[in-house]
Amino acid sequence: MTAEVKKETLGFQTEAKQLLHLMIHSLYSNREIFLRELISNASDAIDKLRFAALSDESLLEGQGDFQVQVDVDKEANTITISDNGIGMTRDEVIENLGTIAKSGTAAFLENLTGDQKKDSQLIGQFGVGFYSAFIVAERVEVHSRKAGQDAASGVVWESRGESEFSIEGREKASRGTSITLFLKEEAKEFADDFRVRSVIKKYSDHISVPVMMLKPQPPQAEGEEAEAPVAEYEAVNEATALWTRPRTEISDEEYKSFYSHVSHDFEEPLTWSHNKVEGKLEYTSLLYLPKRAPFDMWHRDMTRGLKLYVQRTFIMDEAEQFLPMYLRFVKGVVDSNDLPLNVSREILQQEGAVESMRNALTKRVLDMLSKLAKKEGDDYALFWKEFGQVMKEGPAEDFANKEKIAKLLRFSTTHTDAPEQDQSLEDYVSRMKEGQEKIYYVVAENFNTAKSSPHLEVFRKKGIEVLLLSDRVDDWLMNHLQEFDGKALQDVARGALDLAADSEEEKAEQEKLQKESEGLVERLAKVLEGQVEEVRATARLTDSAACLVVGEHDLGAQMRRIMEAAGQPVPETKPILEVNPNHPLLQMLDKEADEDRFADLGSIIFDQATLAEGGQLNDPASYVSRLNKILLEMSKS
Ligand SMILES: Nc1ncnc2c1ncn2[C@@H]1O[C@H](COP(=O)(O)OP(=O)(O)OP(=O)(O)O)[C@@H](O)[C@H]1O
Repeated sequence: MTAEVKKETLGFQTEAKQLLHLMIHSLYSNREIFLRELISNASDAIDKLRFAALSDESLLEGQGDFQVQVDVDKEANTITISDNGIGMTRDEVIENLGTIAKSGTAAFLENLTGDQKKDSQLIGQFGVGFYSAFIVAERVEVHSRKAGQDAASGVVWESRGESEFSIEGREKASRGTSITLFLKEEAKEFADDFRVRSVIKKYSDHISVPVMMLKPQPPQAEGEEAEAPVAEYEAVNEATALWTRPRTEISDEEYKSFYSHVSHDFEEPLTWSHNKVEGKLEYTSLLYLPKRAPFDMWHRDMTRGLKLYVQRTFIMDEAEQFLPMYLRFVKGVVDSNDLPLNVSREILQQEGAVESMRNALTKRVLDMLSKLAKKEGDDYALFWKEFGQVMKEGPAEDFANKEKIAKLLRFSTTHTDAPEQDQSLEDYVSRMKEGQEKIYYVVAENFNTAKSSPHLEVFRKKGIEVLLLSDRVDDWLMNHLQEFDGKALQDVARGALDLAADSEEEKAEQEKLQKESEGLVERLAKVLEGQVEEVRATARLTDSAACLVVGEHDLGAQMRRIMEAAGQPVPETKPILEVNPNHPLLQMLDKEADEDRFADLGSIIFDQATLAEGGQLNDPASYVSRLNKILLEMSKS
């Protein structure tokens, strides 16, 4: 035991140190949240013990009245938050309070700007947790003892929130954790009973365990003999799990503060949906949409999923099985009456009830989103900006809800020509031209390349709208979506152009064009042999000389670039070069008798078509020297 008793000083992990520093400086203006965080942790610790006791009742040590206790001491300028939850061993204390185990911490810290306002929002998404104690405390002492272990295994962790903490053994008779904050002079308001009560009411009403404070003593009437005060505690919060209460009795404020408990998000939620389901399956769900994407949304191991309760007993955090991947940003609680209390992650994967709940909850979220999309104001735009790219994964993952998800998608289109993705497919369909059967789109590396793609020229001329796609996931999305409202989605850079809207007259003109340019096309095909699949004359261009088209079943240019960048093998296919015989450059080319010059010009036109779609040249140096040669010849003549 002596090793345990000895006081030892250890350094914080670098990330923990950085975070501590940031926390103290950026959250000062909202410092009362430390109480919410510590009570939230205490309540989580109680939930964990309640769960562990299901299989080992002895952990309760005969004391099953769970509570959090808050004591203030004005004279000593301290506030103490104690719980009779699971507690921590010495190793756990070091692990939990000295390091930050969250995935993506380093990436998060790299994102910091030094701008206090922005950083405080970021840290809010990261989750402030235990360290928020240092916003108001100059010193923090944590006394903990793990449930089921003896009093002698108690341990004290202490720190000034600078670079190190100390740890030593100290007996603790009762299980759980007690955290004492030695308040900074300017934070002494948190040693005041009245102030602390109001903060608890504000943030912790919904916590399902009672938060107890000493009952205020009635004022002594004059002349009365002062009796020794009896220490009596009373619950300050409502102490019923919020989701078990009827919707009509819960205020928006309560919903919002419960959100910060389940999500550790500093900001308010965008919206929520609270439902009690009865019948074959019985469960309650309370689902929230956050306002901002979490910093780790693109990390493989981001924390996701709902808090799972079975008959009001907490079972686990991050139960991922209740929602698909593309809805990984949804936070909340699901409380089931059908699952066994001893349910584990493995069992969840096999339970039929879970599958049905997952389907129902997915629909619930999609409905919540359609409602949000129909609502006045820019909430949906805000949602789309943060989570649009994740929603675009939906049609591939969730075939059954493809049509529903498709309605929720938003795009940039030639209708607005603006980069904001704010047009729905329904909007597009309502604007379709008479006789137009397909929904057209162009995919490019970025918005500007998409917007000025040569492929759009004929569409612009005819006033046919085209979706402008430039997110990495777009090609993938279109491959899975394939159609909307019975209308096929057509990549304008793929296959032969067939605009059903063309008139007979136009068709005849195109045929004439083809005939007249046969010789030119043949000569070009010879020059570019091995580089292109085919050369053909096109009517899709008005201003540009040429463009590249991919075969009907070949990989799109954007998908090809993404796969190449990821080091994946890409099938060898060659593009089709389509030329505009009416363009002065091609007319000049047609008249060119010098075969060498023809070859140079032909190659330049092909290379330029590659550049215009955002592609890279195979041999840029040759392109430059050919172009320079021609420029010099021009200057001589
Ligand atoms: N009162 C407590 N009793 C038992 N363990 C606790 C207590 N407070 C904190 N811990 C442990 O310390 C860990 C770190 O706490 P901290 O509040 O910093 O992060 P968190 O709760 O995991 O997440 P967040 O930062 O999002 O709040 C917790 O995960 C928990 O294991």
